Amino acid sequence: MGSETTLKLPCIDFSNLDKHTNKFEWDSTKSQVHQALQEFGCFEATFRNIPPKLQTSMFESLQLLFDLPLQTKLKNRSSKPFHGYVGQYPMVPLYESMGIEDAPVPEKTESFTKTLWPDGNPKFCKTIQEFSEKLSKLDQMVRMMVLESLGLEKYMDEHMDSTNYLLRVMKYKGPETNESKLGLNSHTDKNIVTILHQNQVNGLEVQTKSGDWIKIQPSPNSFIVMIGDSLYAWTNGRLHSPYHRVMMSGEKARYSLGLFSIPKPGYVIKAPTEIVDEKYPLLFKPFDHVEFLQFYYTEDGQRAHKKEQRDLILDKAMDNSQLLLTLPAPDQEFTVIKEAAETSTPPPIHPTIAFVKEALIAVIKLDSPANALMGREPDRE
Ligand SMILES: O=C(O)CCC(=O)C(=O)O
Ligand SMILES: [Fe+2]
Repeated sequence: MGSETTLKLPCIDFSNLDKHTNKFEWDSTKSQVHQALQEFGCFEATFRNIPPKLQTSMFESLQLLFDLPLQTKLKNRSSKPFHGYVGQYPMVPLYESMGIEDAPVPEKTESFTKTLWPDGNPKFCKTIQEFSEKLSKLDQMVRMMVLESLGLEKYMDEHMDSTNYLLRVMKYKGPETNESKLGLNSHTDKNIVTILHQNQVNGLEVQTKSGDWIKIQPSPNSFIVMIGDSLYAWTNGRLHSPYHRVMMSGEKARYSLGLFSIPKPGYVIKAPTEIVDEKYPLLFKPFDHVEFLQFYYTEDGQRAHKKEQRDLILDKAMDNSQLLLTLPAPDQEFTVIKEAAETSTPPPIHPTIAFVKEALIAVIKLDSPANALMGREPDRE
């Protein structure tokens, strides 16, 4: 486990795909998507709906953005964890990121732009908005295909309405050595679907279920589509949400962006009854994603995360019994979480919203699986 291989992610073509005009092609793409997401939780999508000129403007805009003085970048704030400016972390010194909430909505991009450029920057604003809006179509197609593949069409409107978009833009400095340096720690995303895109500097790595790391080498037209933990939970574990990280070498800076579809506050993530049965018992208790994130970034959440990882290892070594992870819903589990928190030291705060899966808080063995969130495969880091 943990070796690096020449494995490749499946590559799926979304160019000119239209459900209504070419049903055959839609269905065939849908089945490739479903298979890739079950096996890898991730695939490379060729998506030509974003003209090359817009792509070039996007990366110019990112450079402009990250070249702003730190004082200006710090104006990118949000009440939600890791939706604003993140950087200057000793643990991941190469990494810096900013967040634009609801980037496909023109008023939101305008207000983001105004915060950083009070006199306006129409070109930047238009680029970010248009790019996000066009890319959101890929997110929507993938999610439609997922629901259709699982026979959950009746939830389509509810599911599509249950999320907002966050555009996160990232810069990774080149470490100026040929040695591989950590750009972003290994993590799973916590949202529904993530779509990643980069300039021509590679660095993203995705872990397979068997623990091998795939080095992603996307073509300029491709986008990496990835499942987050909320969709993993909503599909009752039918789709995989993969660990991934960024490793950097050389001199060149890597610019990347991620369009994250994120459950709205107040929306309860609960696997539909159609995909819960004796063979597939409920894996996760219904939860509110935002409350979950907010708990995770408290001191208790961070401590419990650490404790959970230790217990996973310990538990695996001791016996092979099923691991059950709990969400901070019922009081009983909060007690466990609190106990866990009191007995461990806090890990450093991590600069991404991505670490919440590990925070599925405390590892405990419960008698009734129906009463708990069943844990991820314990051999994953
Ligand atoms: O920069 C990348 O390609 C990956 C970023 C990422 O995984 C994240 O922001 O969650
Ligand atoms: Fe991620």
